[in-house]
Amino acid sequence: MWLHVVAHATKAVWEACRTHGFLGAVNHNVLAELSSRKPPRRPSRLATGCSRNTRLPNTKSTTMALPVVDLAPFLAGDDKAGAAHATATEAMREACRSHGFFRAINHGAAFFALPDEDKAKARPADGSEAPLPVGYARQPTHSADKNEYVLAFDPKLGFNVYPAQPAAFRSAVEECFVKLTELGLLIQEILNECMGLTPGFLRDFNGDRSFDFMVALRYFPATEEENNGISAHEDSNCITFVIQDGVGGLEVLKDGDWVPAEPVDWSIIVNIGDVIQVLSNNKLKSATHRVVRKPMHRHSLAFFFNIHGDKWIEPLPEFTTKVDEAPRYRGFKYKEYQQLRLRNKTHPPSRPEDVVHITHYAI
Ligand SMILES: O=C(O)CCC(=O)C(=O)O
Ligand SMILES: [Fe+2]
Repeated sequence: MWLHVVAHATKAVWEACRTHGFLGAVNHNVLAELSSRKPPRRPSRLATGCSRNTRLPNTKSTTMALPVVDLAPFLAGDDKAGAAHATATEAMREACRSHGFFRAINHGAAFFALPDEDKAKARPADGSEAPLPVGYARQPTHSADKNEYVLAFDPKLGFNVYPAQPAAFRSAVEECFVKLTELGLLIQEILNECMGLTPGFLRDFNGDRSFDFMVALRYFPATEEENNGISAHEDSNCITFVIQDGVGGLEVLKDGDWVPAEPVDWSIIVNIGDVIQVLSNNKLKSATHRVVRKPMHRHSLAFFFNIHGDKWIEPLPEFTTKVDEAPRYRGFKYKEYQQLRLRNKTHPPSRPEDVVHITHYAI
């Protein structure tokens, strides 16, 4: 299964980001290259799917047709001015989201099945200078979010702490990181075009990859009382990729409805984060999404194509002075925002209005 991003890519990306903040990418090559090149079988659809989700309100029970973007023209090295690129870019403007499934996730599953004391060994030594805590963690008990995860930065930076088991965990992370970084650079190029920016602008503006990180997640089974996996949020970074197993539970808020991003083999969900929303002065949308837990464990892998913490983020002139529009955000240093967002997780405020979102910088 390939993203239909390329031929319709630029326009599709633009529309998808503008209207949904989510898009699905096909033809990205990444999953085929990462796995042993055979798609795993998708678990059969669970009878307890959306209809069971009564504890969190408003899940739309039908699947919404979402824009799909085929990246093939961008990967094939076709003529950049060609029709295929234009169509793909168009598709990406339209695009929304899709879902992924891949074998490397199974390494994560094997890790999470270990006893807690073994998982706890995958923790960094004190004094790590990583922008966020690496290694294994579980959401604090007072958090509404119910999951555990392993967080990793670019392996080349030397911050990561890998579990001893399963043995292939480290190589899976290393391989994923390289491939998903390449995909991030590609999507960023298309976004650059979608946004009508000078060619290569985003590549130069966001040329340091040391804040990108990846999180392998396991969500605990829902209970009779509650089923929140990750509360509704927007991602703070630039572009996020999610690869999920067949359990489902990721949902996107669209026009007031929670739309399930149902698992589709061999696809990756792409969503736009707050940095792009700010740079575009709200022309592109950072999608609100959440994870609703199902009766069984769910595994996913999220890759956050980010921006360096020292970068100053504010609406670009192309979306303000040059078009005579007032900026909707005041500028901020990215790492200040990332720290505030981290605090939301480590010290979850009891009042929802105290949770920091990008609106913190809204004018
Ligand atoms: O697990 C998922 O499907 C999404 C995770 C997510 O939204 C996040 O980590 O920000
Ligand atoms: Fe997210």
